Amino acid sequence: MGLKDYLKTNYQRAFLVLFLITLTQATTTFYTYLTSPELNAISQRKFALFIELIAVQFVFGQICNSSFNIANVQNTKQTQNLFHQVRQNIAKHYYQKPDKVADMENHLGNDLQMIQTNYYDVYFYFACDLIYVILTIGTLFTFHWILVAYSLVLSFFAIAVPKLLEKYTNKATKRVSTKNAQFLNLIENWFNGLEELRRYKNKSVLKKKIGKSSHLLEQSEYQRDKAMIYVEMVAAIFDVMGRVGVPVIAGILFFNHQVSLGAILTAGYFANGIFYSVNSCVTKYIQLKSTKTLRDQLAELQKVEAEKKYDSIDEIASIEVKDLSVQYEHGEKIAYPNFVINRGEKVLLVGDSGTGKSTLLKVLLGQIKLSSGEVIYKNKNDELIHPDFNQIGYLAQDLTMFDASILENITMFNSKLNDRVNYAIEANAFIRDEEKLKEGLDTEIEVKHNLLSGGQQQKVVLMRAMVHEKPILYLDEATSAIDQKGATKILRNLTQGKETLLMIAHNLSEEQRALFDREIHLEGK
Ligand SMILES: Nc1ncnc2c1ncn2[C@@H]1O[C@H](COP(=O)(O)OP(=O)(O)OP(=O)(O)O)[C@@H](O)[C@H]1O
Repeated sequence: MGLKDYLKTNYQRAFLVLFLITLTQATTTFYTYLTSPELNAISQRKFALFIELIAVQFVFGQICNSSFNIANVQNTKQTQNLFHQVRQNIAKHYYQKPDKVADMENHLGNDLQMIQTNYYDVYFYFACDLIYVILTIGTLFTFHWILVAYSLVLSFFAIAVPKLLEKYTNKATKRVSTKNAQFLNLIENWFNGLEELRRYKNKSVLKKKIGKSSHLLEQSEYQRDKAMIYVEMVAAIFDVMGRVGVPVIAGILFFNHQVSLGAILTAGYFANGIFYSVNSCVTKYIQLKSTKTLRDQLAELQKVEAEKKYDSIDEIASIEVKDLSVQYEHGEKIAYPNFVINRGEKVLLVGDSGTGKSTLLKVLLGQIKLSSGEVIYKNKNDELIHPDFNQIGYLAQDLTMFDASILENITMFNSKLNDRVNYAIEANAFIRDEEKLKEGLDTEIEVKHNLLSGGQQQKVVLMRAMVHEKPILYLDEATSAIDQKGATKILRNLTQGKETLLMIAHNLSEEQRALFDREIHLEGK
């Protein structure tokens, strides 16, 4: 993420901003330059000429004001357009590669804000200052080359020395972002368990954890500001040398009859302008560079991976698990028996708690790395295939519902599937639930208000899988909160369909178990 992206957002607008900045600084330079002939006109008692020069100065002052304000507005428009694009790209990235919500919030909020204030806003003023320095040094030529040479030498030092400190400030900025992300993660983790903390009266633990992380964030902000101030102090030394030096040299040249009286004053103005701008350019340059790590990180996040080519899940004829074992980072190794599930089979996966049933479904979906063995998907010709696991129907224990109507939650916003919903309602014993809802299927669910009970939510998610006619379903305790009668009806429907079914369930009745073709038992160690 950088200047190139800014330009690419809208080339015409970017060049308009650059043109307006140049116009602003050219008129400012000319405005200041006029002070010299004005002073000469006064010393030569040419009053009419003096008034004419003042009038010209007035007009240029107005042009400078207007062009600067227009440039500023256009620059904001350009930056906001760019950020709109960046937000969309980052959201797309997290859609492809889901990760912690707090990290995404940090990138979309804090990091973008930081890049706006410390990069794009700064770039605008950096360009203003840089153009001003170039134009002013050029104008000093009209007085005497020695003034230019002196300004250039000092400008060189003002730029070169603080550049050496760049690494130091870059690191400090990155530290602020890391601490901020850690702080947000900590808040998310601890506030997710707020109910439990209240239940066990753990207020002080929460306070201590948040306090500690907040203190680290505060320290990193302080260190970053300190690093910036040191850089500014170094740049300021050259600033003072320049401001004082140029009028002194102009004075010497005047006494040697090499410049006019007006030139001493105007060169003084220019010296102030140049060194103020060089100082400000250097500080801004460091500020710009300090965002590099962060900008690179956001650029990386915006890279949308090329869509991989997968085989259709309709082709899956068998799923085989061979010599499989999984090892969580801080857990025991889970070993699985070998088995094959053929297309259309209805398999019940059972075993005591913690034997690895949910883990197995995640492995089959490619969400967890294997420690050993393999999971083999084959087509009807017994050839290896690579299906798109995202397309497999999967009902995890944590159900995902959206703030939308029940109908939209079933069809996942695809109105073409509305025709299939009535059948799914009947098959999933949802008729009586629907009757109880004021607006039936059009009732809006607000996830955080738990409008639907646990069992009703399971039915909605089962209906979702059914209307989408998924050929393979992995269900993780998908009927655990539904009453026995309803669950039996649902299981009967599920086991009579033609899809391949692998379902984890505890406490099924004999009648319910008998609906499946067979069972796979996990024994644990
Ligand atoms: N993300 C994880 N990190 C570390 N260990 C994990 C993780 N998820 C599961 N485990 C461990 O792996 C083992 C198997 O867990 P899993 O949830 O697959 O069992 P399960 O048979 O589905 O249990 P249950 O019937 O209680 O849902 C457990 O010991 C669990 O603590």
